[in-house]
Amino acid sequence: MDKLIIRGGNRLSGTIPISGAKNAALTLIPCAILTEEPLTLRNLPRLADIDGFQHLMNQFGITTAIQGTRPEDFGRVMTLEGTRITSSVAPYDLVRKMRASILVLGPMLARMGEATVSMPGGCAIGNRPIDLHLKALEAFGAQIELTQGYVKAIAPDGGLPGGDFDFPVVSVGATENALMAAVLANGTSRLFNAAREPEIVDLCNLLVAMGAEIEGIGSSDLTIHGVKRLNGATYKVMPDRIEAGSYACAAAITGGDVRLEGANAHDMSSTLAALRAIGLEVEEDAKGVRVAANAPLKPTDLTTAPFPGLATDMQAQLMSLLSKANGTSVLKETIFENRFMHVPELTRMGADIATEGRTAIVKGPVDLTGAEVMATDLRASMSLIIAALAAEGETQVRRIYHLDRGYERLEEKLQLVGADIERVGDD
Ligand SMILES: CC(=O)N[C@H]1[C@@H](OP(=O)(O)OP(=O)(O)OC[C@H]2O[C@@H](n3ccc(=O)[nH]c3=O)[C@H](O)[C@@H]2O)O[C@H](CO)[C@@H](O)[C@@H]1O
Ligand SMILES: C=C(OP(=O)(O)O)C(=O)O
Repeated sequence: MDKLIIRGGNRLSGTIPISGAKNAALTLIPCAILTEEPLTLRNLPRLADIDGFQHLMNQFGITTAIQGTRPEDFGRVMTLEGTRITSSVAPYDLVRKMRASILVLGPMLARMGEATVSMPGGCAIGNRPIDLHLKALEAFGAQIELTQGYVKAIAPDGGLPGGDFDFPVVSVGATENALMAAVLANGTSRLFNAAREPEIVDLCNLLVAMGAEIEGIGSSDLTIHGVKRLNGATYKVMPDRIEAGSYACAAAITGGDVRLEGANAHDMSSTLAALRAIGLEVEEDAKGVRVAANAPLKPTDLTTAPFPGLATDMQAQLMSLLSKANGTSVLKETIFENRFMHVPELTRMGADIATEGRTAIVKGPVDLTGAEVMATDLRASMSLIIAALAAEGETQVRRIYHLDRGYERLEEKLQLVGADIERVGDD
């Protein structure tokens, strides 16, 4: 298995191109199930999760063709064509590697009147139940059965009637599943307290381009008028706001100055507000965002929350950065119950962090030192890399398959701005 070796101390400066968003791509791809016509997605990131989803689509009988397979290409174009769906089953083997596979449940139910999807397990960041996905589909008229580790959803003869659902907790995935089911329902559906993350807006925009009728896009109350059929479309995946935020933290911890080419400042406004509070200079324009560390880092209290609040997917990276701030910061994680897995590893690198339930107290500034560390989940892995970039000496990060789920060509992008980082085969 590969590992990353990082020798800290280099100041990052220059331009990093921002890729298409993993979390948008993972909900745009299953939209191919909703139409017999070709769906072409541009700016897809080159990630293990996208490859996994491609296999899942192929398993349903959806053909996929990819352009941009040369190693030097950032972003790819994938055309998916589901003229005929030959299977409505998502087997355990494909689902277990990728939680987002549950997102095929809604569109498959809408197109085929039935869907059988293996239940995704828990993962390092928490339990991650799917009850709200199922309750929303039930509210639209589906019958749900749980058997032998699989969810089986069946629509009444003649298709889903549609209905109303009020989310007791904001859920990105359940909102996406519900939207993809409702667009082909016989009647009108309404979602209250829906997630309004930029990735949901991206999904709505694609569905509208395919002929769906959705009101309230960008708000937490959505009204979906079901249509008889959807057409194909060509659509560009939005930029990855979490990738951009991660590289901003990486530059900041080295006292650097980077331009995040293609980043969308509006989508990452809570992260940019946090970076400004920490004392960074942030400039936004139509083509990207520039982040520069020209002053000592200030301690800052941060709390994660559904959009427009601070993304939980940025918590670990900001924690590494705050270990270099002049004073004590308090970070509260309100979305996932177990998202401090990076703390013990950061502590091994010299960070002074204490956790109590969902709160972490970060005392800075500390002198970080290189160490052998283990990545536990995607963003935890990135937080270790960020710390390593500012650490004295060499850090080895193992289990980097987590990073390959979410960061397209990570080491190349960091090398572009002067980081000393390389991927080597593990011994
Ligand atoms: C592929 C993708 O887009 N992943 C993102 C998505 O994950 P995902 O869609 O899995 O996260 P959710 O928004 O659903 O989870 C939010 C909270 O709701 C709870 N919950 C969720 C569903 C459910 O049926 N029941 C329930 O109780 C979860 O345990 C969690 O506490 O949003 C998260 C929150 O912004 C991000 O961290 C993930 O990167
Ligand atoms: C938790 C994340 O992703 P996923 O939902 O795919 O596990 C993430 O992107 O940080």
